[in-house]
Amino acid sequence: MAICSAHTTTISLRSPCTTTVSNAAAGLVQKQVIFLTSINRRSGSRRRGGGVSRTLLQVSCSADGNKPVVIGLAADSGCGKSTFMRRLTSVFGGAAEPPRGGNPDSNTLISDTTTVICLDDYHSLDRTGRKEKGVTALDPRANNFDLMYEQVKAIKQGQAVQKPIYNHVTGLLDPPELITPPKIFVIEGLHPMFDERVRDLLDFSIYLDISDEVKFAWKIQSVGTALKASRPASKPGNQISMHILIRRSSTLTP
Ligand SMILES: Nc1ncnc2c1ncn2[C@@H]1O[C@H](COP(=O)(O)OP(=O)(O)OP(=O)(O)O)[C@@H](O)[C@H]1O
Ligand SMILES: O=C(CO)[C@H](O)[C@H](O)COP(=O)(O)O
Repeated sequence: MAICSAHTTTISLRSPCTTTVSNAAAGLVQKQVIFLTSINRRSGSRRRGGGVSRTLLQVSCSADGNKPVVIGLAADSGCGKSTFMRRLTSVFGGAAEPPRGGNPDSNTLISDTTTVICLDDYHSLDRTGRKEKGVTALDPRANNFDLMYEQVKAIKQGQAVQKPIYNHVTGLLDPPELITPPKIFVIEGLHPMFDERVRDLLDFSIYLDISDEVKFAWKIQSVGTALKASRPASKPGNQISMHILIRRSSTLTP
């Protein structure tokens, strides 16, 4: 059994509080990792006794043993998976970067604790192949779920794998890259939950449920940003909120 919770709480620095996350109600004994980050905010006037308050984001993950925790992040193309993962990995610790010295078109991000792989790398058909067969990348027939399952299972068991790379620049499948087991392993893409065998390996599942209206706005914005690459586009910030469904999985045996 694995449990994940994430919440924010605003505290005054003058009266710090301790938040305890307990799973006692569920009657579980587990190892638990708690990640904390803080954002300083100025609240009210200093003269009126206001000052700096701190918003703590607490993310608590637990699973059994020393095996990597496996998180599945699903969303349609352009729905903010990469953006969300960059923010989440920074909460988990350290900036996420592509593998050093590897393929410059790698889709993988690695930070101190976390490795994020993109499930586009398990496309079984390249761009031309999909065109010839008349299927999109969303079609299960365009994806190699057997290999996805074998490799996610191997990582979870602490074994390194040679994962293929789908090159979004060329539309071809590139030679594989080495992925070693991290503390937290994230698989993000169109179908982390489609195949039952892969789904059963997930400790936590996240679905970014983005309305069509927002999705199209982001897509237009990202295409516009790419077109204006020579002129930095202004970031819209976080005005648009994401509706995130976090499902608790019970796939690990206690
Ligand atoms: N929370 C957000 N608020 C505003 N814009 C966002 C947010 N999340 C993502 N975007 C914008 O939406 C666009 C797509 O985001 P992103 O590249 O993270 O999606 P993706 O799901 O990883 O895409 P793909 O499937 O094509 O790899 C980008 O322009 C990004 O800046
Ligand atoms: O992002 C995607 C899915 O997550 C792409 O739609 C899919 O991988 C095909 O890529 P491309 O259009 O570069 O051939």
